[in-house]
Amino acid sequence: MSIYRNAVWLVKGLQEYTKSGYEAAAKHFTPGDLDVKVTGRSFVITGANSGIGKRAALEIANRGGTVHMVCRNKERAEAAQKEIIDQSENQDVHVHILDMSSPRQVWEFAQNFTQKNTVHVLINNAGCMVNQRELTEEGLEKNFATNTLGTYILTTALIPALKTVEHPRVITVSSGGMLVQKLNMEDLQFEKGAFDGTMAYAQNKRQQVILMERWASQHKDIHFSSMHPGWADTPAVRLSMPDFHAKMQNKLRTEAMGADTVVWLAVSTAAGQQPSGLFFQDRKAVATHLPLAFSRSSPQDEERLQATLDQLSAKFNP
Ligand SMILES: NC(=O)c1ccc[n+]([C@@H]2O[C@H](COP(=O)([O-])OP(=O)(O)OC[C@H]3O[C@@H](n4cnc5c(N)ncnc54)[C@H](O)[C@@H]3O)[C@@H](O)[C@H]2O)c1
Repeated sequence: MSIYRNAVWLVKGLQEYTKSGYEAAAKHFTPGDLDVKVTGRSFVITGANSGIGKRAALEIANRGGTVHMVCRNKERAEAAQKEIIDQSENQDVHVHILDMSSPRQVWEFAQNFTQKNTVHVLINNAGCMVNQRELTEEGLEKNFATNTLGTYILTTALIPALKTVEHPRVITVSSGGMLVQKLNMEDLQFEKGAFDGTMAYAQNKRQQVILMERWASQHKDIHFSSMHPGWADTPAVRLSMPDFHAKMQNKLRTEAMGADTVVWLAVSTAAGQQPSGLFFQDRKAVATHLPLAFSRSSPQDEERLQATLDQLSAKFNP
């Protein structure tokens, strides 16, 4: 962790990631980018029962898209599904139950899903910041299992299906927090030293951005993007970062503001015309490194990340 990186990031965040940062950026949005109908297109959204994912699901349902909500908890998912159907008057909203931290379940879900359904757009939104080092049933560190390995397996498993449709897209909700981290291939599951959940999360989010860049260069027929939603007032922020939430409460974005760029990347023509593999904030491609932060990783390490995830995920492929 670098004190310089954290300080520069905080100053940037206070200017750009807040509600006022969104309002300033929104003055430059192209009106009409989101005036589209996406009837006939199918959107898989993980973590769609809450916060940014739920708002994105509603916006997509409002525009006529078929929404597949991929959620861990059946009751919460069905309650959110009902709300989305009631508000959008779009019946084409479906619930699938999946714990993204279980690699075995993620493989099985993808296999079953593609047998019965089509996917045009995958939105990797589910994410967590677990502040104590916790292991999943399969013995994996929880943040890594959910944010990195879960995203890796779901995307890998859906790529063949995405390649069969027109204009496929993959969007990963990463975080500006990743700017404080350089890829660390030596300790993917945070076994060394004192555990810091915020830094584990930021490392996972860095890995997501690198994966999207790599996939973009490997699969030219799919449009990949990662993005930062800004600092939005959601259950995740309230639960995992209570001090930050208390201090920033009046400055945080609404869930709709946090979801805006997710929706723009998922439905707009303008987003599809951007190069694949970029990192977005407020509908604009932005740098993936802070100035002078020395957070760039070597191509060898990035290749190793993908190869390591490939090997690890294969162990759980039934
Ligand atoms: N809110 C912010 O300020 C902010 C900032 C940067 C990035 N993000 C990212 O935005 C995304 C959405 O988060 P949010 O802020 O809307 O919070 P949220 O808590 O409202 O939503 C997170 C969703 O992920 C789901 N999820 C977590 N672990 C899961 C698992 N193992 N299996 C299935 N689903 C799981 C949760 O159930 C929930 O639906 C996350 O990836 C988060 O890291 C949020």
